[in-house]
Amino acid sequence: MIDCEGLVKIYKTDDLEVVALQGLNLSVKDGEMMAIIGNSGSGKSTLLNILGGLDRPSAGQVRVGPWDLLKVSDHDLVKYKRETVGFIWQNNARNLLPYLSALENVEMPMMFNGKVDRAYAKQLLEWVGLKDRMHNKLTQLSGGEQQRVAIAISLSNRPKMLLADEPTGSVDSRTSDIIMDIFRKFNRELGLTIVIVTHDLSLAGKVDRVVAIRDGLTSTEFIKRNPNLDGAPPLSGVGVNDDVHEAFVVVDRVGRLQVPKEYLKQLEIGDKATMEFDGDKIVIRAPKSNEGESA
Ligand SMILES: Nc1ncnc2c1ncn2[C@@H]1O[C@H](COP(=O)(O)OP(=O)(O)OP(=O)(O)O)[C@@H](O)[C@H]1O
Repeated sequence: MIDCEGLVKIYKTDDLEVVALQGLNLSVKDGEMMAIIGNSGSGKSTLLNILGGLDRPSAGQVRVGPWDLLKVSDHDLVKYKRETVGFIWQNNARNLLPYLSALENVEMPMMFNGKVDRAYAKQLLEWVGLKDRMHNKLTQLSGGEQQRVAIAISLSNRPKMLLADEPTGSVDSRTSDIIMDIFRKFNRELGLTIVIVTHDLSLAGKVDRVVAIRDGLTSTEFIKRNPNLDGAPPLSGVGVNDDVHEAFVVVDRVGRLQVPKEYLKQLEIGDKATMEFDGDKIVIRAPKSNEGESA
């Protein structure tokens, strides 16, 4: 479904260039539900905005289904956004119309697309658990319920892919669980491909695969040992739970991999290291000359 190779995004301001993505590789299969994690500023939102057609890549390859997002015309990009992508943000309430009912809010984008399908709008609200609240005005719904309306809206144009940027960022943990269960239902029953960007490691147990981004590059992948096991225990500490996920370092197509900065720091490795292959493993060490320096 998604194939990014060597994806680069450079933001240029008057006197500054920020390289937000530095040649990122990422593949997401059709029907996969995965999360992208990373520290603030690592490039997660930039990636999601490019995948959603809200921002243009600077270089590299980025394909979603049959669409080439580097080459697509502005006119076709509008079509892409309408037909392929559903988007959810942390604060969706700002995009909802408070004086309309939940149902009217879901029908609004359908109206812009020229065809209101009331039965489907009701079905969506039922799927997100708001069957009994669909005629309530938005102001009468809680923040978590409004977020569920936003999820229904994001699916109103029957997209193939759902992109969610911190979808549980402003709700409590119970609502966060409800939202993740709704995503899982849509993923299983509609075959929707779902990409979730988050800081929140506790979401990781609820997805099949977690890709960590560091400095605009994919660095590590965590793949669920048993994809049928949802609701795994929350992740402890800063790491992803080893019982639930197996961790892999990402090796790109030309054989490059990213060594975590903490490891390099601990071994006092600067811009060079030695590498040895001893038959069944590869050992990376600080160069011998470093030993003299630190002695
Ligand atoms: N419109 C912009 N103009 C200039 N620089 C930008 C712009 N958008 C993002 N950046 C920079 O690009 C880098 C990546 O930002 P991005 O928002 O993608 O990170 P993030 O991982 O989503 O962070 P957060 O978790 O804080 O939202 C940052 O250094 C950011 O300052």
